[in-house]
Amino acid sequence: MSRPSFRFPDGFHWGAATSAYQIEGSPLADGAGPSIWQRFAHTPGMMANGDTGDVACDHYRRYREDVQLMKALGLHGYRFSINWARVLPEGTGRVNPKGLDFYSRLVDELLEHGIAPNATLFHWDLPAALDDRGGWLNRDIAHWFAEYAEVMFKALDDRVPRWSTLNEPWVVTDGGYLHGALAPGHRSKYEAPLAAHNLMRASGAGIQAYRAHGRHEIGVVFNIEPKYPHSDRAEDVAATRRAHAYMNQQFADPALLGSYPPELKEIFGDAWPDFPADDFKLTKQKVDFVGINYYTRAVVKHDPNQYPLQATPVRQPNRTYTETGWEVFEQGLTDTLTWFKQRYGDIPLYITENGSAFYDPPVVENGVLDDPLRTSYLRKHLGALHKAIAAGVNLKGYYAWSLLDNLEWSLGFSKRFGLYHVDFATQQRTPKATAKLYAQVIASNGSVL
Ligand SMILES: OC[C@@H]1[C@@H](O)[C@H](O)[C@@H](O)c2nc(CNc3ccccc3)cn21
Repeated sequence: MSRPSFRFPDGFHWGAATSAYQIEGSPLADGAGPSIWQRFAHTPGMMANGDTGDVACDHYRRYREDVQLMKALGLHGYRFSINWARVLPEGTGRVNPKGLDFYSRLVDELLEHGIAPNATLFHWDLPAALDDRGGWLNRDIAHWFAEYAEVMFKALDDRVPRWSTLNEPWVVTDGGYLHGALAPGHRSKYEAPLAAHNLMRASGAGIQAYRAHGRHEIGVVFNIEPKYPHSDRAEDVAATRRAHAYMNQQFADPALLGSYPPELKEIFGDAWPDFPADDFKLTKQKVDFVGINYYTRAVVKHDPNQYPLQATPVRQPNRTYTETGWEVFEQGLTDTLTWFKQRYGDIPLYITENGSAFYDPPVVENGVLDDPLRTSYLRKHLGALHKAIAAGVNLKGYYAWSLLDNLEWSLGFSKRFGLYHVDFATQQRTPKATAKLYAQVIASNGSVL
């Protein structure tokens, strides 16, 4: 029987992704201001093993070397984020030319090697100076973000074909404002909805700024984790509906529909504000694409003790789980994409992150580190993409998370997602077997799968 062909559509865009605080290092170099992650990482007890982004992958200095790694993979594009506080040390007003110059040099290096830059304006590292003024809790941040976005568009839009306003606003509010596990470490059911709403107001203002100054494409990136009921009991089905609305609709709905799902008032109760109707004229803007970050699914059951969802995930028996505790469930990727099209229409989509952290025994053969579990994850999820495309999803590209092993936020350096292994003591990069497979996938546009 002939092997099924997994050839992807002509022109499919293959990339890899990173973010500033996770790889750059040198967070305060050349006039950069501190971000909330620089502050959070230096707060005792916040980071596993006391790890920080002070050095990380030293990408701020080694970016030319890392572009060579991208070239070796044959990447079409590279998704990176901009450290807002490098460019605007106080978050607004004074521009730091050396900070802007780093991103200009990175973009030029990418273009010199035929790699399309894909820039994310905000990947969680808010300037500390803005956090001191209320950060995402201050409605003025929509204007602060638009000012920053305009600075970046004027400086780089001649060379950056694709921009995203935000990366995963849900993680910022759930981790940074509700549960406190991520920067800025707040724990408030009243703050989380306000931060969420201002994130989407800011994203809308950034898109409006792009329409005034940009010439290419702009979108927004959401993490989507499909939710499946643990049983057909009404309480589990209702809990699943709440969990889905809270993670998967809370941000896409105001951006793409100009409203919130009713479940959010049900979830937050008196902590859910009555937002001004006019705000949705700002949150809802035409986007050129949406980025979806997919890693896993959740099987959900009712749990009256779990705040605010009254829902909890159920670990599945006889399934493979990654080092971050995420079930390998590629069907969820297909389901996510078909759901997104059904709810929001035929918007061009990119998978802007997909990957897995597994422990790899340090077995290096012929200069390659074997990582069979990560390779299996990639194969399965690219197959799931192919199913979604066959089902009519307008999928334009895929970015593997991540180019390099890097700082997995408060989990530190122990969770390794990279296509390239990084020895953080020596900064040596070593390709994993998954990198070699990905390069073949790119060269054959998926046919090798
Ligand atoms: O955890 C891996 C990556 C992370 O390194 C990226 O910076 C971030 O964009 C990212 N988002 C997810 C998926 N969303 C998520 C869900 C729960 C907790 C944390 C992240 C995974 N990842």
